[in-house]
Amino acid sequence: MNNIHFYKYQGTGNDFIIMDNREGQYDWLTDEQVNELCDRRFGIGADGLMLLNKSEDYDFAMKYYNADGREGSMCGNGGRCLAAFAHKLNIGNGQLSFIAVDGPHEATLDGHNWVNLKMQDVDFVEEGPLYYYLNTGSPHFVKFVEDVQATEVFEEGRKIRYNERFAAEGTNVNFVQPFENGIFVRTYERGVEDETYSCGTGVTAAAITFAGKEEKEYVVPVQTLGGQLEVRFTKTGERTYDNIWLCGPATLVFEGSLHI
Ligand SMILES: N[C@H](CCC[C@H](N)C(=O)O)C(=O)O
Repeated sequence: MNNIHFYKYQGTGNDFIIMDNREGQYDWLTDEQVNELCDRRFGIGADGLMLLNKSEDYDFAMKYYNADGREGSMCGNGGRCLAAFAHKLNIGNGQLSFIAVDGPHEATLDGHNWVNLKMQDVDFVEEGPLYYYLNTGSPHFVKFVEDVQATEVFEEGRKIRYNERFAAEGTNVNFVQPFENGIFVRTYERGVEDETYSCGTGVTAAAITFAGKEEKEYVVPVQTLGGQLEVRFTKTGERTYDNIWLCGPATLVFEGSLHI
């Protein structure tokens, strides 16, 4: 039996189990155990699990697993939650730098539970007749729809995720509708294989495709099922974007211990 002390965080309803692994005390965790811990009936329940690891060159290193137990690509809401957790551990001084699977990130904490997270630059956006496809740390298919509330996100998202092009590697699928002065985004997440309440890298991808032609700075308010986020970025060329920030709440829900 191994003892686990965990923290449960959520960022706009995208929820995560987090463990402080700076001493490597959870290095024994298997993919199967991650999957069981993330199960909403037999486990703690979460969309993903993260380890806060030690890093030589950064304040910490982020290791992210999807709920299916497999190591995922970058997770935007997860990154924001992990930054909030690092702050709780007195790492950094409201300013953090960390390394994730897609490269280095900076994060700043604003007030009690607001985290701004810098994402990797985007240097290409594939544009099809009815879709966009881009990588914001994770791969995202983006489709604008007329009524996002009425969209069958699970069925429609699943069809795209398992189509001929994406079946092997998978993709996340975002359905987007212009909303107030920004967008409303609903996401089918690979690795969870279901709709989640919010997906940070997906919201970032959707906001980028919503930008106009003009090369300038954009601020896009985003509504998700789990709350509001904001994406800021600079469009630097026809398909290139930098200084991308994903901003929103990240909250500790509870902590606990268990034996597995
Ligand atoms: N929920 C995450 C995305 C996780 C990425 C994962 N679904 C994958 O592509 O492996 C986010 O907030 O960005």
